[in-house]
Amino acid sequence: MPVTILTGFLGSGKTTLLNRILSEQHGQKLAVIVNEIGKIGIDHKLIVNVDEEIMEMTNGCLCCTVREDLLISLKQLLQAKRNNEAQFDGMVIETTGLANPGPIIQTFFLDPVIQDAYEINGIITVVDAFHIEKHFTKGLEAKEQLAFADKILLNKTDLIVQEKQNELQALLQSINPTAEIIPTVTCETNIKDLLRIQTFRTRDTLEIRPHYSEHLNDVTTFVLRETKLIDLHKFNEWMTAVVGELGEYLYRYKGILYVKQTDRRIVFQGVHTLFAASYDREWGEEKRVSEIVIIGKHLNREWFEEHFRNCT
Ligand SMILES: Nc1nc2c(ncn2[C@@H]2O[C@H](COP(=O)(O)OP(=O)(O)OP(=O)(O)O)[C@@H](O)[C@H]2O)c(=O)[nH]1
Repeated sequence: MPVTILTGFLGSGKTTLLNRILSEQHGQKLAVIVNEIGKIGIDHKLIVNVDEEIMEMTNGCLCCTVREDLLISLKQLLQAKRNNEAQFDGMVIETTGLANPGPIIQTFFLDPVIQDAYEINGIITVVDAFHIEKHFTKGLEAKEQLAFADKILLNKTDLIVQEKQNELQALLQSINPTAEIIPTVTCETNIKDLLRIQTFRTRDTLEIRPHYSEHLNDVTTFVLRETKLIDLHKFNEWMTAVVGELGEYLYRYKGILYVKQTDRRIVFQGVHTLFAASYDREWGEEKRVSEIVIIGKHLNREWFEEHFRNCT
C-alpha cells in the first residue's frame, strides 16, 4: 500500500492539499492519518467530509514522541482492512508543521509487519512562498522538511511577483537538488502524479537538477561526482560506517553509481541510517558517472569527497 507523507511549515497549505487529494478523482481510496500538535481534534473538522478513514493523533508531535502511536495506528488500520471494516488502497499522512519527517519514514522500515504491508510513495513538502524566508530564520525545521522532499509545492505564488518566484525556486533547488519543484496556488496540481512518485522503487531516472552548492546555516547540500569505476564492496563498507557514525545528521541521500561489479547502474538512497540499493537498467549512451546528492546537517564536504574518491 503506497503511503504519501505531507510535510510543510505551519500554515503553508498542507490541509488545503489534503482536501484536494481527498476530493479529486484519482482512483485510489485513501486512509488518512493527521497529526495535530497541541490542538484537540480541530483539523479533522476542516477536512472535507468524505467517507475515508481518518485517524487523528493528538498527543504530541509525530516526529519525536508518538512513533509508537503511528505504529499502532498503522496496524489498527491494517487490521480493519483485513476484517473488511475499512477499505483503502493507499494512505496519506499529514504531519505537523514542526515535524522532521525522518523518524516517520523510518517507522515504515523498522517493523516487519508494516514493511510488508506499506511502501513509501513519496514525501511532499508544501512551502508558503510568501513566508518561507521568515521560516528559514526560525530554526531548522523548514529546511529539514525541504531536505526530505521528493516533490516541493511552492504554494501561495499568488502572493509574490514572478521574479521572486524564480529566485525562490533556485533557492529551494539548491537546498534539494533532486526534488521536483511545482509552483502552485492553493496547492492546485496534478494529484495523480503526487500519488505516483514511488521514490523507493528502482527508477529509470534519478534526476539531479542543476544547482548551486548551498550552505544555509546548518543544512548542507552537496553532490559527489566520480567518473572512475567505483568498487561496490569498498563503497558499501564506507557507507555502512558513514551511516553508523553520522546517520542522525544525514537527512537524505540519493545516488546512481557506476561500479566495476556490473554493467548495470546501481541506484541507492537513504534516510538517516536506513539505505537501500538496487540494480537499475544497463548504462546506455549517457556519460558514465557516479553521482550522489547528500543533504544533511554539520557535514564536512571535503571529507566526503576524499572518502568517496577512495572507493574507486
Ligand atoms: N493566498 C493564498 N492562501 C492560501 C493558499 N493556499 C492556502 N492558503 C491559505 O493559507 C491558510 C493555511 O492553509 P492550510 O491548508 O490550513 O495550511 P496548513 O499547512 O495545513 O496549516 P497548519 O495545519 O496550521 O500547519 C489558509 O487560510 C488557506 O486558505 C494560496 O495558494 N494562496
